[in-house]
Amino acid sequence: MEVFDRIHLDVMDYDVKGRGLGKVDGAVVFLDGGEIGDKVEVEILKKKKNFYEGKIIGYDKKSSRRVKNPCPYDRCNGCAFLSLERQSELAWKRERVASAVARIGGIDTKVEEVITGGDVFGYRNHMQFHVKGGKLCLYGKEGELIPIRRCLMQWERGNEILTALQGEKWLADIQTVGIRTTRGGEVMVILVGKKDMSDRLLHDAVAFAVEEKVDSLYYSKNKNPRFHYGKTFEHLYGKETIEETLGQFRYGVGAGNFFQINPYGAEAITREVTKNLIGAETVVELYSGIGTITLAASRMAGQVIGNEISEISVDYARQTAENNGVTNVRYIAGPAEKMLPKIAEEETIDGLIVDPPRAGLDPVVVDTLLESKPKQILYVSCNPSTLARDLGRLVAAYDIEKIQPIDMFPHTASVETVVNLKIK
Ligand SMILES: C[S@@+](CC[C@H](N)C(=O)[O-])C[C@H]1O[C@@H](n2cnc3c(N)ncnc32)[C@H](O)[C@@H]1O
Repeated sequence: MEVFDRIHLDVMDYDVKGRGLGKVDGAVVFLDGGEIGDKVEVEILKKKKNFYEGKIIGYDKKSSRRVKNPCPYDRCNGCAFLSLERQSELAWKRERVASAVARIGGIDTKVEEVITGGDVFGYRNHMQFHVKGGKLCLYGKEGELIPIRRCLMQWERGNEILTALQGEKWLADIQTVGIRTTRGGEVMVILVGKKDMSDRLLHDAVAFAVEEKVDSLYYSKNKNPRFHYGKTFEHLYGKETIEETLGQFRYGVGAGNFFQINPYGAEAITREVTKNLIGAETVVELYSGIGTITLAASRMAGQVIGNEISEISVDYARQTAENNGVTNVRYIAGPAEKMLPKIAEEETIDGLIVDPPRAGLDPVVVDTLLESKPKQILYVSCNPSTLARDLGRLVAAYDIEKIQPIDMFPHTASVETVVNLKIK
């Protein structure tokens, strides 16, 4: 088969981004969309050694799993699963975890039904929009910019500001606009431009913020197109931070802070961890970020030691613990692979929580765990493949008690998992 050939195939599965997959002559064809159960006509765009890439040009039969896409921006590349019934989305997410655990980890065990944290629309509290011709846009399926007046995934207060900003003339020198919201209805706007801010722009932006009751306004100068924001943030108007609560703890969210994008999902993960955490004297959390799980675990342990590579996140976590009157947590900045062996030498670790980035656990971390053998490990993962790889090693010393997938980002292909492991 060659490029530009047209073929008919069945969509059988999704790739990790939620795009359809089919097969021809035993080779996989990566598609630009489609739902499992669709019968489609495809034009081959690329031919590689072991696979093809194709574009759907017609439907011979549409899948019975399809629902009407509630989003008017069907070319937007933001959400993979808007035309798929929720049940099928959740079933696919569970199967994604189960097949990774079986295939990569070589483990035959039960995976629980996927749970969700809260609303499946309007859950995002932070979005960035690219500005083109004064219009705030998101990227389309072919890299084009699509003006958006309202995003179904963003909280309503954010959408009000998004709509109000559309077409404002003073946005001419702005390249990106960040909108952050809280469940209490506060909103922060972060304007990003390549140059220092002019007095004129400052004047117009502040006038907008006053008019639209924006709680906090920032400017960030950024010349690097790889990042949404620059390294520094200039506070222009209103409060310096907006306030969010996760569980029983309050967080001040600043322009440059990392903060969980779906607080309902973050609470669901934290609940799953604390529900399964056996009360202990010393709990260590590796990859602790801004300390959302660490703080919740502090209620169940004599002391909690959080370890995180980012000094900024560690400073923020320390400040948040202090603001919330939590005195039994301490944070150690540095790479987990260097810090865990030191912590394990100094402390008897009863319980260990890990929430690593997509790459999963460093092999040194796994080696140290297999040697120091904490009684319990709670593994929070955002990548089923690396989770499965690490579980494949940890089962040498641990039994898997529970694998709980959590739908942190409904309508996207991503799935979080919390695994409870107990020493054999
Ligand atoms: C999935 S996030 C964890 C978020 C965290 N649960 C929170 O509430 O903020 C992964 C974290 O691992 C950190 N990280 C990445 N590499 C690391 C390493 N080698 N050692 C320690 N932390 C690391 C990242 O900076 C990030 O904060």
